[in-house]
Amino acid sequence: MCPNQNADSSPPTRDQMVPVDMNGSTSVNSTHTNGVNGVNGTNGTNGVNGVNGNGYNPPQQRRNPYAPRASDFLSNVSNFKIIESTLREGEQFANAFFDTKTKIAIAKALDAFGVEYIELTSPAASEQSRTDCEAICKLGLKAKILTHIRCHMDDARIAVETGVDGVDVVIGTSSFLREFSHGKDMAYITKTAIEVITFVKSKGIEVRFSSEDSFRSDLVDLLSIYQTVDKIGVNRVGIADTVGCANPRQVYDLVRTLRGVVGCDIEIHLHNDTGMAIANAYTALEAGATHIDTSVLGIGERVGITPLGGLVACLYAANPEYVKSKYNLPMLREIENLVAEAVEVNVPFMNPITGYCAFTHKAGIHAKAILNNPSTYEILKPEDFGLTRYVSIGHRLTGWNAVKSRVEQLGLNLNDDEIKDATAKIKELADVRTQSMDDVDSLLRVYHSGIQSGQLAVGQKEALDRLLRKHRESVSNGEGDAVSA
Ligand SMILES: CC(=O)SCCNC(=O)CCNC(=O)[C@H](O)C(C)(C)COP(=O)(O)OP(=O)(O)OC[C@H]1O[C@@H](n2cnc3c(N)ncnc32)[C@H](O)[C@@H]1OP(=O)(O)O
Ligand SMILES: O=C(O)CCC(=O)C(=O)O
Ligand SMILES: [Zn+2]
Repeated sequence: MCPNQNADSSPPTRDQMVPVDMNGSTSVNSTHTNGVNGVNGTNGTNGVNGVNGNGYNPPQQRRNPYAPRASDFLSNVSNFKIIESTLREGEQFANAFFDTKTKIAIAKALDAFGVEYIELTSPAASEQSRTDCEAICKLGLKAKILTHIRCHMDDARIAVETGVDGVDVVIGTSSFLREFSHGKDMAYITKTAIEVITFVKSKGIEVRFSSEDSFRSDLVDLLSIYQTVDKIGVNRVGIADTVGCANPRQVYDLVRTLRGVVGCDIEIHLHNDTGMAIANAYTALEAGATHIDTSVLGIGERVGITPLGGLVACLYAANPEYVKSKYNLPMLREIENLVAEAVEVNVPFMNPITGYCAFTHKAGIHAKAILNNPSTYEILKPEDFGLTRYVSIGHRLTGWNAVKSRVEQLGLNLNDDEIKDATAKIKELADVRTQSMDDVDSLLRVYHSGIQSGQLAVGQKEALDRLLRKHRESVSNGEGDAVSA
């Protein structure tokens, strides 16, 4: 079983994995013993690729080639703020019902994680929404508290009385929404936006103006309203891919164009209908956006928005030190479990960082390299997220290097030829069914005792089968595991 899994949400698995510690050494039963392949994952001096000197830059010391470059003068990939909207957009997820206690627990967890802003549902939505908003404002969190309202004075008047640090104002600007949602033209939208922004500003709190469905709105309409609100001192303008239709190129173009038109901050809100939300968020930062909307596990309307964990993974890959300095990364798993439980879903198996076996390596080629230097097949370091890496051994894709590391953990004395011979047997058995860690360990011990007692030599397949059969019989007769000591 892979202990990085959420015990509540993980599918059942067979125990076939070995944890590997930060230094690349494998360990037995969570007790980190020394693996002979234990290679420092950062300086790589002992790694198989660890060639130093003569101008040769060892691979493990190379920077991520996609990390921001000095030439990306607009890029905010290493200078951004997160507007965490689990308690607003996330409440729009079909399964979400957050009672006051749950909202407070989520707000506190997000604050402890270190998000800069927490966005709450409009206090105009219901009486409970209003009182919950007030309660969260009174918690005294480090994160700034925002609430999200329609571009309407009625909503604005209620919002500014709740004690929030800022108000996020939104109104649809696409022809779809102008015709079928609120029915207002751009002149009316602009006039109301000015009125609402001026009012919120007069209360001395932050105000953001956002155009809903920005990517299906007319560019001239968009730029002209953003320019107008920028001139009257809005703190941020927001772009929203409300239907998740945008691709990274379109995001880059719109954000970069807007960056040339307004002086205020730029927020972006990205739906994930076509799976682009994380890539689009990253691209928005490259183009000069300053604030990114997220929700835990990406929950929101339909398939939701940019997930907090996925965004953090992506930005950590670009600049680990910056992301580590801003956020309490080991808390991510706890927050995801908290929200997953609250909305009665599982953490997805392919979730970045916290997904089932996100740090488990299986194929023999991968296992060998990982044991030498984890950076060979990992762009994220599990230890930075309070998690552990594993090497899975008991399957047909295994290799002798992975088996050797297990032999050493078990303290068995086998040479390379013997380990290769034992590996061939593991593969043969795993062709029939996956072998648990216990299965692998028993086989290795039987093999070892056969060699020690002289009953077995390399290549004696029948002798090995006989010893294994004898071992299985003694275990099933209740005589205990003769070779386990
Ligand atoms: C893309 C997004 O996710 S935007 C955020 C969505 N968030 C929410 O909807 C918050 C939860 N919503 C609610 O509780 C309710 O919809 C309320 C309280 C906001 C409004 O409820 P109701 O008055 O019953 O109106 P209803 O929900 O049926 O329709 C929305 C109304 O807002 C108007 N409207 C829609 N968007 C906007 C906007 N951005 N700015 C101003 N008015 C708007 C619509 O024209 C409609 O007005 P109408 O009453 O004259 O027909
Ligand atoms: O306020 C915003 O910027 C976004 C509103 C929203 O949820 C959306 O457009 O999908
Ligand atoms: Zn949204």
